[in-house]
Amino acid sequence: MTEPGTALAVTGLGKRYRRGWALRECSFALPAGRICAVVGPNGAGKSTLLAMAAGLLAPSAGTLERAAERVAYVPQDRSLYPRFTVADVLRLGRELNPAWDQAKAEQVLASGGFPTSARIGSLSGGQRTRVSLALALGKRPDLLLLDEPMADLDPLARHELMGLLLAEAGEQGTTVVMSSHVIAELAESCDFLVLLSGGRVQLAGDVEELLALHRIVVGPADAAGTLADHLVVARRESGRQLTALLRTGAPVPPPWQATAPNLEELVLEHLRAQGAPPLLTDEARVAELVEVGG
Ligand SMILES: Nc1ncnc2c1ncn2[C@@H]1O[C@H](COP(=O)(O)OP(=O)(O)OP(=O)(O)O)[C@@H](O)[C@H]1O
Repeated sequence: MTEPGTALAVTGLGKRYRRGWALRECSFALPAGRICAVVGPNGAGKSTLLAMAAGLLAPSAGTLERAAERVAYVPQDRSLYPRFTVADVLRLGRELNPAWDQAKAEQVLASGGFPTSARIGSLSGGQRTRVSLALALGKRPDLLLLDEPMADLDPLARHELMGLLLAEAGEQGTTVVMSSHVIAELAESCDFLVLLSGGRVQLAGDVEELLALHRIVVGPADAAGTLADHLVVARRESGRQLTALLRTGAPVPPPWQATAPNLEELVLEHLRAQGAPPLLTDEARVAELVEVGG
């Protein structure tokens, strides 16, 4: 059982494929009702984590507990039967899900520009994504797992479907976990971040809290020694100028010009960094089990 208010509790989670570990010793908690971005480079283990959260892949180590009863999962390959028509997919959704919301599913499909008589195999990648999202939202899930949901959608469809998804999540209190490489897009929609790198959790927690724990500083490279009191996550020199991401809540005095990073800067610098210690905010830590003696 997860703690009350926790949607996902991941403890020491690992997944080993034949070639080695895809995920290793991952631990974090995701509070219910949050919109969580899962980011990381290719091969970091994002899809593996989502498939385990969906219950479709068994962990090789550790545990993943989820509170949700109704889970919807949109995998990266969308996994819809090509011979089915869109109407068949909706009918299956209705038959298999007691809480099925036909109006919601139809709303997602409405501006897709294809008839429900169309076969899945005849649809474009973006159109298939729309059908997958219609099926997922029609289930009225408590937990919605989306693997790169916007990757093959055109900009208008992204805007429309992301808006719909967020409105629905806000109304229903749905917890959403979505992987993506488009950080700028995630910044507008997500309030929780899990950054994976090399199969491990590098950052996890509330986005605003994580941003507030970091500073971007710009200054003369020959003053680098004065940054010694701070944890330097990543640094870049261009000519005589040094730009660095610091993990610090303390003010950084001149000659450094310090600003708060945005989500893209925070993620990019951590991906460049390789070797910064992992950081989890308090609410992203899995509650320790306290044994009551007796
Ligand atoms: N079915 C599988 N069999 C063997 N290895 C796998 C399998 N699925 C994933 N892997 C490996 O596990 C690692 C993590 O893959 P995963 O697909 O989870 O990464 P990802 O972060 O989603 O990547 P991307 O951003 O490219 O989608 C990779 O090294 C990949 O090669």
